[in-house]
Amino acid sequence: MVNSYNVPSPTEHPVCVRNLYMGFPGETLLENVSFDVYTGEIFVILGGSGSGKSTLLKHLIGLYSPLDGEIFVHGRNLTRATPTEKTQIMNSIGISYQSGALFGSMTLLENVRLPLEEFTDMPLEAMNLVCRLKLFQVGLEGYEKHMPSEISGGMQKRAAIARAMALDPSILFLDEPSAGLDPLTSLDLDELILSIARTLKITFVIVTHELDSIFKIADRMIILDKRNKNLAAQGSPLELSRTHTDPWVRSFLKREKIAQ
Ligand SMILES: Nc1ncnc2c1ncn2[C@@H]1O[C@H](COP(=O)(O)OP(=O)(O)OP(=O)(O)O)[C@@H](O)[C@H]1O
Repeated sequence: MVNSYNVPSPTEHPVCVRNLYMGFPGETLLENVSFDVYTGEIFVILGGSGSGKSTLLKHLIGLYSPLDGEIFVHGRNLTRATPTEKTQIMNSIGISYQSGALFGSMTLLENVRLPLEEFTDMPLEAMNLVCRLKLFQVGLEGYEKHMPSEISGGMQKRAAIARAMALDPSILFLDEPSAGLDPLTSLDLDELILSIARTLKITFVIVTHELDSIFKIADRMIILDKRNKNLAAQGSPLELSRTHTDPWVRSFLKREKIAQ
C-alpha cells in the first residue's frame, strides 16, 4: 500500500520509523532517520560502539521517547499511544535484553511463566503447558525444573528467548543475543533464531556486533553512522558489502569482518 506521495504507509509493516530524532540532553544520536522492518524478516541494527544501537532498540519498544519523529509498531503510533494502547503494543512484542538475566532463584519454567502471570489470567496448568512448549521450541525440553545456575550460558540465552516468546509475540527484539558466548554456541543461537523466524514466522529485530552472524541470519540491516547521526546504509548484508559505494560502509563491513 502506498499513499499519494509514494511513501509506504506506516501501517504496512510491523515496525515503521519516520523522521526519527533521538538522543539525550546534550547528545543527539540520530537525526531524521526513517526505515521499515518487514514482516517475518530478521532485521539487524549494526553500528560502531556508542552509535546508538541499544538506544534505538529502546525507542522501538517504547522505553524511550524520540526527540522528534514517529515510531509505528503494528501500525500504532508508539509516540502518541495512550497507556492502554502501549500495554497492548507491549503485549504483542517480546524482548530479550543484553543483560536480561534470568531470575536465579526461579526454575526455567517459572522464569518463562513470569510474563504470563503478569499479563494474562490463564490458569496455572495452562500457563505451565505454554511454558513447556516455549522451552521445547528453544531446545530446552526436559530442563523445566533446572535453575539458571545449573545450565550453560548458551542455554540461559535460549531460556531468555523462551521467556520473550511467552506471550506469542509477532516481533522479537534481541539486544546482543550472543554477547559472552563462544563462537560455536553463537552459531547454535543463530540457527535457533533462523529456525524460529522461518517456522514460527516471527519478525526479529536484533542488535549485534557479530559480522559472521549477520551474514548468516540477517535478511536486511541498517548501519548507524555516528559521524553524520544518520543511517550509513540499509539493505541486505551481501548486497551492501558487494555494491555499496560509500568507502566508509565498505571498510566498516570489511574491518569488522576481519576483526571477527
Ligand atoms: N540513559 C542514557 N542517558 C544518557 N546517555 C545515554 C544513555 N544511554 C546511552 N547513552 C549514551 O548514548 C550513546 C549511545 O549509547 P548506546 O548504548 O545506544 O550505543 P551502542 O551503539 O549500543 O553502543 P555499544 O555497541 O558500545 O553497546 C552513548 O554515548 C551513551 O553514553
